[in-house]
Amino acid sequence: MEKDVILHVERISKHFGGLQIIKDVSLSVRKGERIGMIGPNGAGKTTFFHLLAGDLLPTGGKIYYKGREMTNMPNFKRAQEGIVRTFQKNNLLNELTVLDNLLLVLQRKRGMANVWFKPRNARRAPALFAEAEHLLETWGLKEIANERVKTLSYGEQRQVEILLGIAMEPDVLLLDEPTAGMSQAETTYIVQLLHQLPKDLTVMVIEHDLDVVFGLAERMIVLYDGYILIDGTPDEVRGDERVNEIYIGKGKTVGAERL
Ligand SMILES: Nc1ncnc2c1ncn2[C@@H]1O[C@H](COP(=O)(O)OP(=O)(O)OP(=O)(O)O)[C@@H](O)[C@H]1O
Repeated sequence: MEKDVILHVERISKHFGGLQIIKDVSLSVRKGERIGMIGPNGAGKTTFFHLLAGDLLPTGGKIYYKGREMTNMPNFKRAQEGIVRTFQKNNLLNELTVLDNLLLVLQRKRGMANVWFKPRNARRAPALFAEAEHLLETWGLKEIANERVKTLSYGEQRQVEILLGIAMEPDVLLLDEPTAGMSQAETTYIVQLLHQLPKDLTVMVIEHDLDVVFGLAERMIVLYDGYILIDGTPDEVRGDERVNEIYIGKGKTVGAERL
């Protein structure tokens, strides 16, 4: 395995009953890479992220992280080790404020797991609050810090969810359709946010908005029917006849529209 490879997937497969959804996928990801994953609905993209994050275990194959096998490591352990994902749907505590959601993540990161369900108060944990405020300021969400999550717009909730992912200080961040259901302004915010992420953070993003994903990724993977159709530069993917067939076959053009 090459030295700067952070994640290595070897002939991984996933069956649901008799259906093979992921078919012998192999992949090496280098530290700091920005990878876009596209493909038609049902191609297996989210399932593939479930396998990387440990939310599902593969039927066959192996996954290595930082040179160590972690094929069967549970999801919470992978998150602790630095593989963090966001979901297509919000995964926040809706009754709590943005600040409290963030405090809980920071508590967990610092190993304060015994009180994970109850945010600490500022007097007892000033360093925790300082970190939360710094994050909210840096990522432009200070104004909504004291709003309950359930009162936020869908787009704002997705922004908060990404902030919580960043707060975990991951080494690998898996983003599943970060701009889905967002307004143009919210999409622009997310794109700016993703451009500001630390350069050594490895980011994989599933995204149906091709303008967004081609703008972010330096490497593109097209998943089709459970296997990798092409893994190359954005230009290679744009120019690939098979990819264009899949997209044009649906009346769309690669690089210009949503899938
Ligand atoms: N738990 C499950 N049991 C059975 N089939 C499943 C399960 N999870 C996913 N599938 C099937 O696996 C296929 C791939 O689903 P997946 O969500 O990974 O695709 P996707 O590429 O992310 O699609 P989309 O772009 O629509 O989100 C689909 O046909 C889906 O119905």
